Amino acid sequence: MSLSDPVPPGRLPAPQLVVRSQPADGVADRLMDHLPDEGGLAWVRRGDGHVGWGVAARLDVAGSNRFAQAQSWWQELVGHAVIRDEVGVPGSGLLCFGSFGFTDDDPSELVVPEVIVGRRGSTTWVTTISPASSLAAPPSLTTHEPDPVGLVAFADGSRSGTEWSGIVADAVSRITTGALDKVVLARDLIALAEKPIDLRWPLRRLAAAYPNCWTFSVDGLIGATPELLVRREKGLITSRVLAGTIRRTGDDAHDLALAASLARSSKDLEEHEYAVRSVADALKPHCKSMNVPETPFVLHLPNVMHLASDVAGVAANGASALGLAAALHPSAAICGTPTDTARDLIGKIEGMSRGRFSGPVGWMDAGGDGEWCIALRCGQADPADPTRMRIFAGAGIVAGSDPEAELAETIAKLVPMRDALGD
Ligand SMILES: C=C(O[C@H]1C=CC=C(C(=O)O)[C@@H]1O)C(=O)O
Repeated sequence: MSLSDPVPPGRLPAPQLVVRSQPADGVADRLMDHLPDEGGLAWVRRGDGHVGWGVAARLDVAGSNRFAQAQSWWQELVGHAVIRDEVGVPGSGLLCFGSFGFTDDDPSELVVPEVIVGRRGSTTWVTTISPASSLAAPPSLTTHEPDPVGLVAFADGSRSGTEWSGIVADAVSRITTGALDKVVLARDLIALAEKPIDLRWPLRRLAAAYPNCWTFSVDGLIGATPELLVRREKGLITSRVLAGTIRRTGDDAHDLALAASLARSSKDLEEHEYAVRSVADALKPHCKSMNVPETPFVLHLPNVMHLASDVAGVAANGASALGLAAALHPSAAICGTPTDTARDLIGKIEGMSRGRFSGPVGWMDAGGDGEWCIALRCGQADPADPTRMRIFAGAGIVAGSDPEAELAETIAKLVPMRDALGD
């Protein structure tokens, strides 16, 4: 799919927008400090990124052609927009935030905010986006303090830990019989807060504790993910593939020894290889040349370490960042190998709806450049009860998996959201 593909029938109309990006002083060190109490959008890594609020345009979409529909809607919106970008860096000008469901049936959306505040290195800017009929002036930038969420309790979600281990054991026996090579199984917990959860509270803590992750907020889905599904920037395509995990202990010397054992673990290397292969195969048709590392490195995060491979390529066609994300989803880092068998097995035995967890989350600009990560280490606010949030974690299961060790791995992967909510 590219920006020049025809618009499929059934697309939703996109409004005509006027967009202006201007350099701005007074942007806070923490972009998220500008977020208002509701409806904030965020994409921040190492202090750079953009936050937005208000809704200038929005697409809600589901179904097997959701990526194509979203692409067409965006293409039409871009085609009608009048854009004056006085900043000219990735992220300035017109952009949308988006989040896609793991399955075809889960809800997906693109949101174009009314205001975006951005930073890239020493460049800071504000973008205003308004209907052609009512031009908006740049807002005066204010900062806000989030409200603490009070005490938080965590309860089993769709399955208890013991039940989930049983599901993993079932998956291992299916893998052993040769039905499939790998499946990624997830579980959820329910966070119950004393007060309504001000999403800026966990967001700020995630960004501070996990600066090397992408901290995001899109329509009630918040998290800090370490996995870049795809970035397209000026003809360069990159992806950070993660699979294979070990918990950190907090003792640096011990963690270094654990990192070395992770790098040698045949179970984790196998799990990782499936994920790298799925990404390389999906990107190949879109790249003129590609670099796929032969050996992963160990990515150190505060709670876990992962086997990681940075895949890079030169774009061979006009496929947008979203088009590439569509080609990559669901990668074997969150689904399995073979893809269809793993996806069917997840639907059959996982016992919960993932919603937008493990789907692509990110942003895209008017030229189709952008970043889409995999929504991991995240939580979904409950629209019916603001004191509740579902938090998620999964683990890649291969023939050598031990159900208890996989359960422990999910516990470690839940730490960022638990800590951010104040556990
Ligand atoms: C499915 C998750 O992690 C994926 C990404 C990195 C490592 C993974 C693993 O080692 O199993 C998973 O493939 C999750 O964090 O919920």
